[in-house]
Amino acid sequence: MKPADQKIYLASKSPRRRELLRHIGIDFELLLSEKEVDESVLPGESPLDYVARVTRDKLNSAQHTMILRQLPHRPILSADTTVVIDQLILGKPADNDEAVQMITRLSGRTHQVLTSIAVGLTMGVETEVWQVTQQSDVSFAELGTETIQAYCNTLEPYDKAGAYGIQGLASMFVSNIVGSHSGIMGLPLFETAQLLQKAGVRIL
Ligand SMILES: Cc1cn([C@H]2C[C@H](O)[C@@H](COP(=O)(O)OP(=O)(O)OP(=O)(O)O)O2)c(=O)[nH]c1=O
Repeated sequence: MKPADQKIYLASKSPRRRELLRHIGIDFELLLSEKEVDESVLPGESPLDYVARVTRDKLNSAQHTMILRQLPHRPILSADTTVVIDQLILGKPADNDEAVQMITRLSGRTHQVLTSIAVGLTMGVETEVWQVTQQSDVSFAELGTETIQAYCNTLEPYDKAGAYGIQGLASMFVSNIVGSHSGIMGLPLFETAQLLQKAGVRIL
């Protein structure tokens, strides 16, 4: 594989997104904004609208930082991942109790993982944005309370939407997936490559 001939900015502090982006040979630099995006759900907002809006806010915030710091203009990639079950949006658990509640809810059932990605390209005063939201269905086996507690006593749930990581110990809870493994981990690579190519980034 030839390396991409154009560097991009990755507007994400997620180590998984970094690792995944490397899989498709993208040359990138991290662009972290000083200002955290407000990830609270607005009243009446659907999960799809929520994940798309937060992704757009992350992109806007990174664009603002690029302009403010007078950095060279490059395509910027942002993403947001959320887990949805019973119409509820599960973000990152705040503590052990919340992690246990989340995994208990997921046990023995199928839930959705939504990952929205956005690529923005600023040229002069114009910014073009390409965005897509990828959905996967993930089925968990029935889990005993001891297993749930033991899992929540590890560090794995705490920086992840829905309190689990499919790339780690929780892989043994997942009986089936329909969708994108990389999407569940936080960056759907098929869709990411498509958007980056639309923004003029050469990948192969
Ligand atoms: C469901 C699931 C989520 N996750 C992670 C991916 C994301 O890092 C995290 C969801 O949180 P996000 O808010 O999407 O991302 P983040 O806060 O980690 O990073 P940033 O906002 O700076 O881009 O959950 C996994 O690693 N494995 C999984 O199986």
